[in-house]
Amino acid sequence: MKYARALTIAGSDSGGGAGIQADLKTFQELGVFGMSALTAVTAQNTLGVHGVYPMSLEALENQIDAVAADLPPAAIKTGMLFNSDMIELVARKVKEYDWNQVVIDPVMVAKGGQSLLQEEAVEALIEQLLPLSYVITPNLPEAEALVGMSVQTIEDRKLAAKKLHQKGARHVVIKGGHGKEGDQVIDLLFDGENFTEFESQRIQTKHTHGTGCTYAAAITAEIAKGKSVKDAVNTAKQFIQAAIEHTLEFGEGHGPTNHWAYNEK
Ligand SMILES: Nc1ncnc2c1ncn2[C@@H]1O[C@H](COP(=O)(O)OP(=O)(O)OP(=O)(O)O)[C@@H](O)[C@H]1O
Ligand SMILES: Cc1ncc(CO)c(N)n1
Repeated sequence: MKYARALTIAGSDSGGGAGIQADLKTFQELGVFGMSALTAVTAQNTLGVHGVYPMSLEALENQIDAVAADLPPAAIKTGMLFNSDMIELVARKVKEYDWNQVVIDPVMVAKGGQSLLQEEAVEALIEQLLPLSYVITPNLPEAEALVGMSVQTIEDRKLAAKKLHQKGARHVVIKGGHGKEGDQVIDLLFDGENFTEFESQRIQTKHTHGTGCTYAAAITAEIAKGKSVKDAVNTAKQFIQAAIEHTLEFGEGHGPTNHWAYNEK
């Protein structure tokens, strides 16, 4: 097959920089056929989230079933899952279809601070979805919420990664975008045995809307193509670095990243 297929289960960002839109653009740029199951529609731009409109459970289930029945994906990504009922449904579907290349981006809050996951749902995420993940990609605040400890230093991150692995995640990538390393951004991969650090120059910009979605989507695309997790994270790191560096300067607030940049550089 010339093109692998990947499915994103996530929310729509009307502003086009995060969510389903970021995922599909990233899949396309990395040569993977993208498919989607929407959990919620958000009214969103670079200034913030202006409204959240969840889909019904029936609508979410029907989208997943339609894709699974006719277009089975090589890899799955989850983003905004909104509430515990949706998490339970997605976990049930992952088991039903025996999907084992599942990348979970445990989206909790948007850059502007608005909640994209109800607080009561964090437990469901830990109990039901995390054990089904091939890769989980928390940022630092998400890692703190998932393991219940402060996650700042590299040593904290290593301990948090071990705890998430113990809870059932096959690979853990702790993203360093919110870290305080000064000039560097360090993402940490743990595969259950070894740690690998992916380091890059921190770019001084406010245009980082959707970095997490784009990064996890790039990991998913590479896994769909049959790459190892380590190679997938390496490519994703280069993809996101290019996307942040070659800024688009769109909007009055936190603008989107440049999904073309990786292929144009
Ligand atoms: N200023 C920056 N310069 C370079 N790389 C960055 C910067 N900010 C984030 N990154 C990279 O972007 C990716 C996403 O990291 P981050 O921790 O920002 O995720 P996130 O908080 O989930 O993003 P978002 O909530 O905006 O979707 C990581 O690979 C991280 O290293
Ligand atoms: C729909 C959606 N998903 C994820 C994020 C996190 O960046 C966002 N801002 N919007």
